[in-house]
Amino acid sequence: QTGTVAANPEQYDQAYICPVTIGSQTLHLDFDTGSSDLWVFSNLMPSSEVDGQTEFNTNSAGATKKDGYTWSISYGDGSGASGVVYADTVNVGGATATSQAVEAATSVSSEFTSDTGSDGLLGLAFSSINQVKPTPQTTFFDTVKSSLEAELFTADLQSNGPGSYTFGYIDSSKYTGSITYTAVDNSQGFWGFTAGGYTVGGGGSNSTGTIGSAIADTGTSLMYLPTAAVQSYYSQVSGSSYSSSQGGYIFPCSASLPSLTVSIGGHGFVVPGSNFNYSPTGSGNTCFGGLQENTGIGFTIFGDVFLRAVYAIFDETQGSPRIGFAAQ
Ligand SMILES: Cc1cc(CN)n(C)n1
Repeated sequence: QTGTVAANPEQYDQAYICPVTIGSQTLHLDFDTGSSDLWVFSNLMPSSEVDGQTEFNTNSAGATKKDGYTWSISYGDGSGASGVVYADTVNVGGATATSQAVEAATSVSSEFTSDTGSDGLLGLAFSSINQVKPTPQTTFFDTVKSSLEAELFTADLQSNGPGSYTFGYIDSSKYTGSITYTAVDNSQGFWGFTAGGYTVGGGGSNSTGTIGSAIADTGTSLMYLPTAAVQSYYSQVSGSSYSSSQGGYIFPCSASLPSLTVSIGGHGFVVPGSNFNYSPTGSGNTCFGGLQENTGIGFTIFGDVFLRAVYAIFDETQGSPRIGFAAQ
């Protein structure tokens, strides 16, 4: 089987939300290659924590409670959720898992309550970091992958308009040129890979260092690189500065933003300058940069700002996982 589902950006491309059918309900979930739990708003939550989201009905006929199973998760941005576990049929664009662990929230943090466009998350990292106790559950991809035409999924994220995820096949209309594959280190449960040198702006190679280990994370909005690369980038953005009040680099919204070329698997991938204007700060006609330092996080994240510039293939067809990137 295969699946194809639209990936709809929230405001400022903050996250990408996809329709998922669970039993007879359709919920809109944030697909996240940086985590491994499929969790949903549910009827078990206090109404004070729900602001229009669709709630998974744990009393529906097809939902089977997994007694004694619980989960609790926290994300890099400080948000979190917790609850209990059911099994139900989950269909993503035609790819169907007949018995998928559906983690029904009993409580969510305020970040999720106020994210009115999302009814929960669908994790696409490795099942080794699933947070269900006493027994970790498989991700949707792990549950269905043996039944897919090919054991892979792809992400085509667009700015300000629908992109798509596919399961089981590569859509050759979504990219140009060839796909460059590189090995994945999933020892931390992520789609980890090694990135090489970088060049700011089109003019020749002005990179002085290499980026190193990184993860591909569709659930993270921005691109977080080592300080040296970030400082090198903003040195080319007139009027830019680090704002402690905003918590990152900002610049005049009218600033001209250079592209950033990153070498992966020996191929240079160009992130256009426009990708680095993330959102207005709300003061002084300054804008918040889509490229920020990884110092607060501890590792480098190629989030949506990067992934919008490429077609990404998350591939387990070779036995060992690999990730592919192609220009689009
Ligand atoms: C909810 C959520 C997901 C992620 C990335 N994996 N973050 C940072 N926050």
